[in-house]
Amino acid sequence: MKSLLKIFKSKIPQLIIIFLLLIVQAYCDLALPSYTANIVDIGIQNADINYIMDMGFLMIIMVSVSVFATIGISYFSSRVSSGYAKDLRKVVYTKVLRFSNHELNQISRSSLITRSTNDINQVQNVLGLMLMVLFFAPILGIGSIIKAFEIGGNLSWIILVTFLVVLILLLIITIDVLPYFKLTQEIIDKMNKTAREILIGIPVIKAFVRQDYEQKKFGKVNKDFLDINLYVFSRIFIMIPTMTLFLNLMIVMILYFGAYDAIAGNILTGDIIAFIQYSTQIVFSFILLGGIMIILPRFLVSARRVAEVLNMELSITDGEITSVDNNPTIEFKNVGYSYPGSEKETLKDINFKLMPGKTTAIIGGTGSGKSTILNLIPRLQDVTEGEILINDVNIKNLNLKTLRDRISFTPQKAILFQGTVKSNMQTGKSDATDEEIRNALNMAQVDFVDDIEEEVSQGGSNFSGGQKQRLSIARAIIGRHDFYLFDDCFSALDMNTEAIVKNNLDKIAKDSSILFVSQRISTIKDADEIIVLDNGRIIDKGTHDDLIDRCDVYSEIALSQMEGSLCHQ
Ligand SMILES: Nc1ncnc2c1ncn2[C@@H]1O[C@H](COP(=O)(O)OP(=O)(O)OP(=O)(O)O)[C@@H](O)[C@H]1O
Repeated sequence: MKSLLKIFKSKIPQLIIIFLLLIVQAYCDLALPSYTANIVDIGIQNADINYIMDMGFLMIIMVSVSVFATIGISYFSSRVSSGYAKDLRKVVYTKVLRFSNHELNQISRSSLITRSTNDINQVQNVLGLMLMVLFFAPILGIGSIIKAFEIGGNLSWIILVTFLVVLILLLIITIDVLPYFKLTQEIIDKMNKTAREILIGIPVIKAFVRQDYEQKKFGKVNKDFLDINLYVFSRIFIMIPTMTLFLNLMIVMILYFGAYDAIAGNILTGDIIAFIQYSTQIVFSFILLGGIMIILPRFLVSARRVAEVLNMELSITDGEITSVDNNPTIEFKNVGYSYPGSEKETLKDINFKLMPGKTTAIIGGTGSGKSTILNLIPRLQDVTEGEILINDVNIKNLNLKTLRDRISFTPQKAILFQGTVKSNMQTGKSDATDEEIRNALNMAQVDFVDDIEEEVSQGGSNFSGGQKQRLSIARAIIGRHDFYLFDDCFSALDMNTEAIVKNNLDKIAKDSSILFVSQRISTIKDADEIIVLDNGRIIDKGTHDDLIDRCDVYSEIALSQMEGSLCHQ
């Protein structure tokens, strides 16, 4: 929670203004019943119209000041709460961008969406209410108690009884609904997760005619959410008429017992009216506080969930070294890797070196660990055994920006961002000129884009899989890097296009290291070194011809893909 309070610091000046306005508002509200009493007991009693007019005028001023104070309080409260939510979203977003796959898996992606939207909204809404009520209710309540006890000594027990009843009622409701707030947020997580899965899987759901099944799956989570909300809100809404009932009973009791006191000459009629007004304000302030007591746990649940994101320890931390010599090498030394929570060693004893001007390729069966090797280089995840060195410096000691600036990484799944072709190309090189963009598009054989300002929909959904691959290759080659890593991203290119793209790549990256991951022999056969991976272990290394001759796994893959004559080219 400390992390949340730290962000709140900048709001303290506005908080002071709210506090001052609340005092003004409470002062005015506390003064009004005394004026009413004076009008009744002095003005009407003495038939003094001027006195009544003076009091009335004072009351108008007090009400006006109170109204302006209330407007000010609402304005500043919403400014503080929405400003705080904006700051919170920014900090959460910045933190999430530093997450590795490990953290992303720990707090699921759908939960992160709920936390940065719904949970922060809860914090904003409740904070806004709290700012208006948390200081105001005690000031008004305590002030009214003092005033009420001053004027209606004998009747004060009625306030005490009503207060106790209201308190017990509030406690019962709060204790009853408390456990459901955490559950509500968890169900929203689940609903996001289910909706996300369904939306991504729409084509498969339709193709397999699974609409009914998926509808039922979503319907169940939706129903759970409805049930919890119905339960919580029915309890909260029971509170309002019940409180009103007790408030009215209190007024009846004050009038009943007050009438006896007035006849006995112990209290004036105006004071009974003022006493009723103060008692109403006391109960009203407790109802306000009670309301906050009920929604506070919801605020705390959401705040804790947001704080969890902010306090999450990053598994990948920055190193201090900010420079790397030119023409660097990357060396894997006895590298091993196991995914968090998995007992299986995904990679074991991986040793190889990427050299400037050389092309290396990794081939292996599905799930053999090819992508995992690539992810280790830009430190999307860290080795669990051994080390990766850039020019003999462990990459963990390098500043992340320094390391990642040296690398061009194209993941297996082509990812494009909403915007234009140009803005997507500038993700690869922020200051890329139109000329450079067109050049990169040509090199990657992007012949389907006429204008670099052409729109790219969210996730690149207005391009085909193969088109997205070409665009992501263009993005990878637009900037100059020491290492080009391609994770099976040539798979949708036909042989001819692939050959042209690779030829272009050789030209622009002649002094760099290129690493291809592929299942296709045609993509890797010209590499200077081919690494054959099987079940997370390197089983052989060499050129295409070497491996064809001596490596059974490699030659089997090659034979299954190529004609015999092509294998020995
Ligand atoms: N996030 C993860 N958590 C746990 N295990 C994982 C995770 N990602 C991958 N794995 C496991 O690690 C192994 C290697 O996966 P990886 O994606 O590196 O294989 P690959 O050789 O690139 O496969 P493909 O050719 O299908 O892309 C697989 O057995 C997979 O089940």
